[in-house]
Amino acid sequence: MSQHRPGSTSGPAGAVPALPDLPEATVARLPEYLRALHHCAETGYETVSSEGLAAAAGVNSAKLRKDLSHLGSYGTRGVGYDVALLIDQIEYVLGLTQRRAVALVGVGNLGHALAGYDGFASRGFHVVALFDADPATIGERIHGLQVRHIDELPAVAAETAIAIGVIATPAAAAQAVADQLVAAGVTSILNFAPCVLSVPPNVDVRKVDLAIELQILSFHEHRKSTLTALPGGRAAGTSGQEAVGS
Ligand SMILES: NC(=O)c1ccc[n+]([C@@H]2O[C@H](COP(=O)([O-])OP(=O)(O)OC[C@H]3O[C@@H](n4cnc5c(N)ncnc54)[C@H](O)[C@@H]3O)[C@@H](O)[C@H]2O)c1
Repeated sequence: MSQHRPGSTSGPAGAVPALPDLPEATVARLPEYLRALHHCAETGYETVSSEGLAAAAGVNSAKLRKDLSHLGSYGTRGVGYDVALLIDQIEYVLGLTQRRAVALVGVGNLGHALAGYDGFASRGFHVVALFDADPATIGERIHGLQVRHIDELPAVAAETAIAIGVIATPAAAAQAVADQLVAAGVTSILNFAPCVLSVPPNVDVRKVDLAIELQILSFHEHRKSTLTALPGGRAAGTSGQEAVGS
C-alpha cells in the first residue's frame, strides 16, 4: 500500500495540498484512534481490524470506518488497517508531524499542574513559555522554564512562534489575556477559564471545563435515578421532571 496524504485535494503545482474539511466530531475522535494505534504499535501489532481498533478507542466500528474513510483510509478486507500507515495518516491530518509551541498563561494551581505535565511533550507539544502577572510567581522555575511577566508575551512571541496559547487564569482576566495572545499572533487558544472568549474569526478556541463534564454526568445520574424510581424501572418515554413528581 503506498503512502498517501489522506483526503488531500490537488492544488496548483508546488502548492501545499488542502486538507479535507472533516466533521468536527470526526476530528475529536482521531486523537482517540491515534492513542489506540500507538498502543497497537507498542504491543507489536502491524495490522488491526476495524472492530479491534474501535473497541480500543471506545467507539462503534461503523463510526470508525466512516471516520477513517474521510481520510481515504479503508483498510484491507480480511486484514484490517496497517497500523504504521494509519498512524502516519492521522498524525498528518492532525498536523502532528511538527512539534507545536505552547505558551501557558496563568501559573496558579492548575497552571503548575499543566506546566509540569509530561503528556504534552510525548504528544508533540512543546511548552516554550510560562506567563503570569503575580510578582510572587514571576521568576519561579518549573521544568526548566522561568515564569515571565505577561507583558513579555509580545517579545517572546516575536522570538518563538507560539502555535497555541493556554489560558489558566481566573475568568475575570481571561478575555484580556486572550486579547494579548491574539495581538501577539496566536491563532489557537485552549481556555480553562469558565467564560466565553470573544476572538477574531481566524482564531480557534477550545474550552475545557471539568465542571461542565460533571454537570453532564450529574444529569445522567439524575435521569437514571428518576427512571429507576418509576414502577418497573421504566427506561424511556418519561421526562425526569414527571418522574420526580410522581
Ligand atoms: N477547566 C477546568 O476543568 C478547570 C479546573 C480547575 C480550574 N479551572 C479554572 O482555571 C483557572 C485557574 O484556576 P487556578 O485554580 O489555577 O487559579 P489560581 O488563582 O491558582 O491561578 C490563576 C493564576 O493566574 C494568574 N493571573 C491572573 N491574572 C492574570 C493575567 N492578567 N495575566 C497572567 N496571569 C494572570 C494569577 O496570578 C494566578 O497565578 C480558573 O479560571 C479556574 O476556574 C478550570
